[in-house]
Amino acid sequence: MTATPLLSLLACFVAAFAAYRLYTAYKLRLAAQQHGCQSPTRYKHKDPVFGLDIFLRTGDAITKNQFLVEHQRRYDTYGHTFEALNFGSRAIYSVHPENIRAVFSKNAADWGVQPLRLRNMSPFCGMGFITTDGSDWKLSHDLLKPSFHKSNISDFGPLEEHLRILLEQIPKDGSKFDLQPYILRLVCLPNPTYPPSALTHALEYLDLNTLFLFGEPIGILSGTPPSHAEGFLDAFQAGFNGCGLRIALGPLNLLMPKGAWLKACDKVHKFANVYVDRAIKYRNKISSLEYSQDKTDQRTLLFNMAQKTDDRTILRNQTVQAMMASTETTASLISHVIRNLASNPTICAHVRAEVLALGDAPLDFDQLPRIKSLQHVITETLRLYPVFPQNNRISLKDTILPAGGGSDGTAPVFAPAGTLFDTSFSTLHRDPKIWGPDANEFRPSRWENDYSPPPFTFMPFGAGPRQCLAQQKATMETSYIISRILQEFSEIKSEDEKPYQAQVALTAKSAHGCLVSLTPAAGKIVE
Ligand code: HEM
Repeated sequence: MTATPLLSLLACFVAAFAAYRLYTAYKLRLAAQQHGCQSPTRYKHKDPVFGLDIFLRTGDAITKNQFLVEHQRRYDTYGHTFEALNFGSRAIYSVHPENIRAVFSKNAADWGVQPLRLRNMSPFCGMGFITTDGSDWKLSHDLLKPSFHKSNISDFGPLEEHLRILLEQIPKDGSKFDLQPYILRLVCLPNPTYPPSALTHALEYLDLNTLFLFGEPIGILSGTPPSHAEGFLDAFQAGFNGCGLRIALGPLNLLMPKGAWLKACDKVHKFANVYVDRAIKYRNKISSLEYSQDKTDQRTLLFNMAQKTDDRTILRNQTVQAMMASTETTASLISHVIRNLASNPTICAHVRAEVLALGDAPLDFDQLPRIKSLQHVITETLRLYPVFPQNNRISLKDTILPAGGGSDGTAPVFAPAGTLFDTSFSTLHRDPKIWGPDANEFRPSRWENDYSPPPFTFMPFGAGPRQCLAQQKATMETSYIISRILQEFSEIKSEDEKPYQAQVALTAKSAHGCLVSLTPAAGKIVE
């Protein structure tokens, strides 16, 4: 292209952008008149046109494990609600509970994720509960929901089997080691970048995840992974990371090469299709009369979905998205709980005493919630270290946020279609106005006497229609694993001398792991 057409194209782009900005400003003024809306405090950009400075600052904070600190700093500077530019469009950042209520619950239909996610993630995981809104989202939600029924998630047998492998592998001579990679391997898809020692049995851990998703452990029973699983872990991670990067880069992702990413997506599809085809075959073999959630081979997420559809693409997309939702989520929670117990010996001893008081009988689904001190530790961990520390939505139509406008932040704020709403659960969960002067302290006793915080101030599993379907599964598995570790070890000692830092990708985990040393209890299996 020669210089003149290029300049004309640029001029057209600038003119269109200026017109868009004028139109938005006009709509904002009109709404202010009609609904008493006012603008929130403005972020002081160095780049007042596209706001690329905030994008670069965020990127820098992520690489330095300072993402959560950076967000906290912005809210400390600008207050609970402020507006900023997101690649030239308007974004509203807010941790005001009334705004969170409006976006995630009361006016949830006005807000969505599809414009943010579908185009950027589609080659990896297509349309599903993570990438769509409205009736497409509802279809996915209804397909998935039955799999999280109590009858599907209350058998701890497979978890115990895998936990025993973990207990056999970890050092038990009181030496310092990082427990986090072991936990990540236990309950989720392991990341191929973890240390080789933690990956020796990667496919064993994949077993536990695939057991819930596909109904088939791949690798551990046969000892050798089937050929379709080869290279899958790397492909899954590359595909998943590619989605995150494309979303983070916004319109700039058009400059990103796609070849390797698309190849990784293809590998993941081939892997998932093997299980999808099996589920469809099995579904066709049994009559609906024989279908029962109590039968082990019919209890899986994929088989449950195959009861309702035999569309291969739908089944594959939902399965890949379920794998994404379960990657590093429960594991991050367990690892943070152990870190907190290790750094608080008195609390740890108290929880251990309550666990041991239950005796030697196997722990079951109804008994675990009754270990109150453990539940308080888990809840307090989710408050201070939310697995998803940040979330966002985009307005699908012109709508109003109830708070954050004007000099005192109490006026409503107009959010025209296309406004990004971004919130930080980690900031919300540490707000001294909500949690008191010790908001930053780990104090599980704050949850005693069935304490319940004000609505929309505690959001570890989200809220409203898109709230996590696996909340019970995740908290029960965490309760089980922690209780078993406390049965097996009389002391969990923290060996971490550095202050906590969160490593944030989609989820947050401890940047320097979970450094502990363990003292085995007398007469236990790990001896
Ligand atoms: C401690 C572990 C977990 C935490 C803290 C967590 C948190 C969340 C949050 C915050 C959301 C809402 C997302 C949004 O509003 O945009 C969500 C949704 C969801 N999570 Fe989880 N999650 C966890 C584990 C899991 C696991 C293991 C699965 C298993 C597949 C899972 C499946 C889902 C599903 C299906 C949804 C979407 C529900 C819908 O849109 O209908 N989660 N989760």
